[in-house]
Amino acid sequence: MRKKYYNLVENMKGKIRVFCRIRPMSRPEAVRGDATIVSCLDEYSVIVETARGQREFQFDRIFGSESSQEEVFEDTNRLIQSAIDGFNVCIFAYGQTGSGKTYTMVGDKSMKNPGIIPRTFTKIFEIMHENEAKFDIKVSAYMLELYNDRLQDLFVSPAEAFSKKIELKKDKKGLVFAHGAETKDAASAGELFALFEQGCANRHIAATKMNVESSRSHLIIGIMMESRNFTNGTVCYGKLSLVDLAGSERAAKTGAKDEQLKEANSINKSLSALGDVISALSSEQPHVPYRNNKLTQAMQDSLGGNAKTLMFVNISPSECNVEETLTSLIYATRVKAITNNAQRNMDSKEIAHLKEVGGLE
Ligand SMILES: Nc1ncnc2c1ncn2[C@@H]1O[C@H](COP(=O)(O)OP(=O)(O)OP(=O)(O)O)[C@@H](O)[C@H]1O
Repeated sequence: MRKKYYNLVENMKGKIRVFCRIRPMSRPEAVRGDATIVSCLDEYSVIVETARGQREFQFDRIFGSESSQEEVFEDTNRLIQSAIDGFNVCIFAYGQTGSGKTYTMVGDKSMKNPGIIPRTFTKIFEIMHENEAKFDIKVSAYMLELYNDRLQDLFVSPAEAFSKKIELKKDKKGLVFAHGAETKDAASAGELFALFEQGCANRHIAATKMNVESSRSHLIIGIMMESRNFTNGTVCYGKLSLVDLAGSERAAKTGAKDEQLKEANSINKSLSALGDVISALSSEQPHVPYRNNKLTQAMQDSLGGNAKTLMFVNISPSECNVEETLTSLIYATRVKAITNNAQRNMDSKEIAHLKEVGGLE
């Protein structure tokens, strides 16, 4: 009951929700005998033991190391209905390298434990089939990688992607689109998953060619959903952005040099630009510096204004990561303070018809 009303109130407030997920100890950490310094006090509070005593942080939900992918998705999947209903929805994962971002968003390597992205694909089409008597829903997607301040289209081969220039633009509704990148239609969850796998393979080839790890780049997937109501002719345009951010650790700790340093600087720049946008939104400043970085430009329609946003802050339980864990939790606390004003993107029957016949662009 308490949870139900909590969710209801949070939805009405429309603020950015932040979920914290603690991964289990890794084998090397366990073998080394690292102490566990992170614990959940309850569903909403996490405690970190530091050299200067305990620090407590509160989020919209805490998932402990034993939480399953099903449980995590259970609390996420209402947002997918919102995107179909015409809201802009963004789900993104933030945290240091190895903290479980990819596990949460994509799943494990063997895909025995799929994460939010593949589960979302299935859910979109489940909702579509449940409503096929009432709505006609069209799904299309783009998939981009942001590496060293350069956007790459993951739906084409790396060779082709390298010669293309992608620019982020906004359409009349304020929805971000990637000009110069492929947008592909998908008629089933299987088709969407095949596109995603192709994108991951292209990402892997590009990363191997350049001798970089794919976790040093940001992955951005945009899924557009257009749903037409058969009864009254209204059309809703929703967008779901799924973002797996690059690792947030600072360059100093990893001892980065040259190319790695450029990479780390670019990651730091984009994550701090994201922090600046978040800060401007949370203090309700009139100017929000979205244009300072390609990451914030890409996420512009998903942060603030007309959006429902869910951030995962992924953390390690081990004492050896205490500094990064604290930094991530402090960053996530800032995010929690933002209030969005989520509104549906909807056209009346008449406007939708005009657009269809080319009378409005
Ligand atoms: N909740 C979890 N349950 C089981 N294993 C997990 C969990 N979270 C992470 N792992 C495992 O921990 C390792 C690191 O996780 P993952 O690759 O997701 O981290 P990451 O934050 O995405 O790192 P990177 O920034 O390098 O991509 C992986 O082997 C992953 O399978």
